[in-house]
Amino acid sequence: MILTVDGVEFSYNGHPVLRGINFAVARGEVVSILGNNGAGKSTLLKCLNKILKPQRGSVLIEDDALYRLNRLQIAQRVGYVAQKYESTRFTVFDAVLLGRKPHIKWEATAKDLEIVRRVLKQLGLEAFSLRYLDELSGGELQKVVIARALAQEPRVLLLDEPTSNLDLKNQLEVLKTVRKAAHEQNIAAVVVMHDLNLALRFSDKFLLLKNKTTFACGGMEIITPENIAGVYGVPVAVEKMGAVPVIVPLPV
Ligand SMILES: Nc1ncnc2c1ncn2[C@@H]1O[C@H](COP(=O)(O)OP(=O)(O)OP(=O)(O)O)[C@@H](O)[C@H]1O
Repeated sequence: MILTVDGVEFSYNGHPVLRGINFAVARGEVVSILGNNGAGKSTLLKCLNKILKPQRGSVLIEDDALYRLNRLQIAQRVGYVAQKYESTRFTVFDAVLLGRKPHIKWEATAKDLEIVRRVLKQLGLEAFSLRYLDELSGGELQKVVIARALAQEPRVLLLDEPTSNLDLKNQLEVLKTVRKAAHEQNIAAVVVMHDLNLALRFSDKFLLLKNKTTFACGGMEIITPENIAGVYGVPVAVEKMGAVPVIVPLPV
């Protein structure tokens, strides 16, 4: 396992948000964290990056306790894309190159520049290389922050709603790129998602959060109408479109 979460509990100023969270992610796996607004998904992601420190429980990254690692050690292993981000007066190329910073000793090498070019190409951002971030659309900017995290070549990639600003084509392309990176580079991707059908299409495993704790965790077998209705409070059918499972809310 590349990421092991054991008994994590987190409270904001004494108000519990997460209780007894356990799950593990293997190399090459994409795991979606699903649950209602306010279920604690973003809080959990921040606990996996030491932005927040749980009051109880442990998080192991490749057998090392996350909370004993320093910022640089974490940045060398964990890439994180927050739900909200700001645009700055950087060019797209420089912003993505920043992702290499944890690996750069003195100055960027030919390998660093090559990685940046590759990631820009993967995400269809080559034409924007020299544009400033504050001149991009919301979706273009979202792709740049994801590109920066991919350029970081982390062993664990944490993405908080990575497709929230993207059109359909870009949603599919970004998630395809994330899944490809996970499978080919053997890294773990943990992705907070609201779109259940995108999650179904691109994830190997699912963590369903409800009432501050794990409602269910596992592969496609846990995506049942009962579990989805249990988490979201909406009756659904789970159908198949060819090989792709889809969740359809039922009329109420
Ligand atoms: N900095 C904070 N201080 C206090 N409470 C917070 C803070 N951040 C989040 N919360 C609360 O913690 C709970 C979980 O929030 P979190 O953002 O983790 O949920 P989420 O599942 O990611 O929600 P969404 O799907 O709406 O983004 C919510 O009740 C929220 O109001």
